[in-house]
Amino acid sequence: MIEAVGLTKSYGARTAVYNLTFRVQPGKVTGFLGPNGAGKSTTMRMILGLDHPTGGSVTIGGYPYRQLPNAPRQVGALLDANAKHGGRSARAHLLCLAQLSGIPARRVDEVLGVVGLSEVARRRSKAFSLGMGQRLGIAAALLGDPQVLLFDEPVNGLDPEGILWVRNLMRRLAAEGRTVFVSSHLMSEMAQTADHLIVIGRGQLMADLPVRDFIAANSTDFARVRTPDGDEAAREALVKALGDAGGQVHPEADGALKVVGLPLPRISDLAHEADTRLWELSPHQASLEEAYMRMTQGAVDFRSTADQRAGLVQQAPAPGYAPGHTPGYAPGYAPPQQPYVPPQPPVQAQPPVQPQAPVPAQRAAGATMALGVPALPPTPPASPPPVAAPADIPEQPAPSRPEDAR
Ligand SMILES: Nc1ncnc2c1ncn2[C@@H]1O[C@H](COP(=O)(O)OP(=O)(O)OP(=O)(O)O)[C@@H](O)[C@H]1O
Repeated sequence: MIEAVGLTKSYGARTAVYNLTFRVQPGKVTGFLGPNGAGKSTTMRMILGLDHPTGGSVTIGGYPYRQLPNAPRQVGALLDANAKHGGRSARAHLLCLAQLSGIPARRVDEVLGVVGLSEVARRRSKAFSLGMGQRLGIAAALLGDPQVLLFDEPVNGLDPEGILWVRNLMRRLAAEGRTVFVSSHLMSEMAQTADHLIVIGRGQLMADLPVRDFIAANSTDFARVRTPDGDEAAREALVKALGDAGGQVHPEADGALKVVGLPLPRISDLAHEADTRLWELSPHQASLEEAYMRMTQGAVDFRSTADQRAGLVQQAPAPGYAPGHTPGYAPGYAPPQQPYVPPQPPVQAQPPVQPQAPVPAQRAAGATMALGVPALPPTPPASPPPVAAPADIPEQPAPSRPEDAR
């Protein structure tokens, strides 16, 4: 088990991780999510003893990494797949690591087989593709047959077959009772791989709960309704009936309607009363991606200015800050109360069917900045401020690559 208590890391005036407390349990795949620059890699480096916490502590099986007896056999990690000597063959690279850790050479051939690199084992790794490099990094993590595994973006650069392989590998490792902690930006992948999620934003814990609970708490089920194509009168009659009954109706790009707030049988009855035929009436649950976007949209540091022009920036939700403590959430946070409506595609975006409440100018202006997540202060405060003012967020240049930000 990995256990962090009050984990904090500052680089000069910049606080990268603040007061993180969580446990990563064995027998599960735990996804580690957060927008770019949220502090995931910093946290993983502290777990592995590569960075010293400014405050708090993190242990593996009760020990700080550097005090773990025979650490390479207990903990395996993929942090940066490029961290290898490109002039060495894959086999030589792994042999070198094995010798440093007292791992027998036959294990090298085993893990090369596990990651599917046996055929190219004698090729220099600098000639490897991105995906092959990832596989080599995963092989290095598996070398000591460890009980605890950390993977930072393991599916980076992998093709669909490779992604499926990583998913199955993670699940298998967890089924064997190991602790598997994996960061990723691929939500669809996380939804299929992880059992549990730890979500951070601007270095602070936002959620720590099972995937299904996370989706349920941060999204709203909705119905898709479709009237016969070209029958505008029927569509309008239905929109009116649904709106009068308290439903929130939003047009979909393909002409269907998304209805929030009304159960399917009620929608069916209302259509019947409005004398409107339906071509579609289907239930939908928001995806992990939608739930994640909803939760973290206030904690995103880097956004393209083109997103704003194209209308891709979502309106900020009701602030996520709430006094008290909601189970599964960091103290001071709560799942959003407003129903989630995913953003419309930018090109085919249509005006809402129902008149929407106007967005206050002040709020609209700050919509790309944190409303739900306190901005990290240069020095940790006694407690997080309830709502971050955009001006509070320390300025930093948008990096072209994540590494540039480190
Ligand atoms: N060595 C360092 N010196 C100064 N600042 C750093 C250093 N390492 C990280 N940071 C800062 O800490 C913050 C968190 O960075 P980190 O790389 O941990 O985020 P991340 O969640 O892993 O991001 P990404 O998803 O883009 O990889 C960033 O603002 C980054 O600029």
